[in-house]
Amino acid sequence: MRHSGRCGFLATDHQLRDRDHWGFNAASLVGVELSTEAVSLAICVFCGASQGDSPVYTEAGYQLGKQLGSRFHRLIYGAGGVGVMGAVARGAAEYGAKIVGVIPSFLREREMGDDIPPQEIIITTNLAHRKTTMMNLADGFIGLPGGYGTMDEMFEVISMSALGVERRPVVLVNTNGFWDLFLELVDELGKRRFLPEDKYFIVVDDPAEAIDRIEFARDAR
Ligand SMILES: C/C(=C\CNc1ncnc2c1ncn2[C@@H]1O[C@H](COP(=O)(O)O)[C@@H](O)[C@H]1O)CO
Repeated sequence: MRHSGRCGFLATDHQLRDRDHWGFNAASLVGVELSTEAVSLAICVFCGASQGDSPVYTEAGYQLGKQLGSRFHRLIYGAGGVGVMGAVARGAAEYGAKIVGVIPSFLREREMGDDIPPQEIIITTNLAHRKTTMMNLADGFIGLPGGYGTMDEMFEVISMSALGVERRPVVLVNTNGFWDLFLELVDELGKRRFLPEDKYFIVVDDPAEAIDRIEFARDAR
């Protein structure tokens, strides 16, 4: 755990209201101590409640969580204790990350599990409210492997970027070529002129690089 010994201050109410003051989501600073060399980001991770057919997916999730904690970032995720979600949370918790889990009440029993890492839990009324809540808290988005839920969440942030109403970075971690079919679909839709030529997301192979890209976007502001 590397959080000890950091010099810190808290954002003021004025700073919290003024997103541009920080150039990114100042809400991510609430209650967070800052080091002199690193400023915390709130990174929203969308990923599966299942573990998939290979341990590489949960391993990627764990590594992403570990990187978030090691770099003092905050994890915003779906409050799962199972599947890839659980792996991200365990990695983040083991490396000292602050975690905010957002989950609709009807999924609590099914997806939180018994050994969910310590986190601040926000209960929402439904899936749409959960997604909006997670998005409102985030400085950037990372997509790991997952199922319908993950696809829904990633399509929403990518399509909002394409509409020009979303400017925060969106990064897909292509573990084991998981996103290749999605990339083919996007290429094909582009060829048929149903999508713009520009890409509204970044694809990386490695979880650490996903965080590099979101940090880079912050530093470029
Ligand atoms: C837009 C709506 C429904 C579309 N479906 C989902 N939307 C959001 N989240 C969902 C949906 N289906 C499942 N989920 C949850 O997402 C998490 C990851 O799921 P995955 O399928 O394993 O990737 C998990 O918590 C799912 O329960 C209605 O508003």
